[in-house]
Amino acid sequence: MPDCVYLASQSPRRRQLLDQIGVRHELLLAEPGEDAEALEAVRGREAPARYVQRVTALKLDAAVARQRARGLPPAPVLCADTTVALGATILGKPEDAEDAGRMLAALSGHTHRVLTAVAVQHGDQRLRALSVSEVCFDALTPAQIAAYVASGEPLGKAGAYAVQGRAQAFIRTMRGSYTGIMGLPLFETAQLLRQAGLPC
Ligand SMILES: Cc1cn([C@H]2C[C@H](O)[C@@H](COP(=O)(O)OP(=O)(O)OP(=O)(O)O)O2)c(=O)[nH]c1=O
Repeated sequence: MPDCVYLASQSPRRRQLLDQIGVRHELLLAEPGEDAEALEAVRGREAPARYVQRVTALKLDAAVARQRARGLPPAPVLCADTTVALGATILGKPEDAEDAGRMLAALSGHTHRVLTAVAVQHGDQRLRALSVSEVCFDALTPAQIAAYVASGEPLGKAGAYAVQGRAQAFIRTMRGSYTGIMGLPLFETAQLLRQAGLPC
């Protein structure tokens, strides 16, 4: 029975969340030359749920190939991807401060969805889950947006905000999974890891 999982993610939130449920993990990160961002390109008018699950599958394919290429032990491999959807529009991680400001202006005063897909490879078996949450943002003033962007928090976060950070002050209501919004839905993740034979 495996007692450890490979986490193929550079997101500090995902590490922290796995720690929170006591899952032992080792990082399985891309080589410096590997272009991880290229996996996240959106294809035309792809629906957000389809997009986030496709990207997660690509991340997992790359991680499993890395595990084999490095001759690592056959422990389960875990990947996830988070995206924000405003209607049919996909908002990934902002490219820069200006892009972050545009995303926050678009989210202001509206309800959006946060989708996180999780996938685990265990031998030949691939286990998958999708968490979908709804977040309603207050109407933000340009000054609030500018101050939040200047804090640096939006960078590296889908939709340019962090539920676990200062953005809590903008959120009127939330429905779904707090940890899913943060990047790794712990209920669904624990279910998948149990199916893969891990104690959690
Ligand atoms: C909406 C939201 C996202 N996020 C983060 C979680 C993810 O790190 C990031 C979404 O980008 P992802 O592409 O899902 O993940 P990543 O590039 O950070 O890491 P990797 O692909 O290596 O696994 O946004 C928050 O931290 N809080 C939030 O409230």
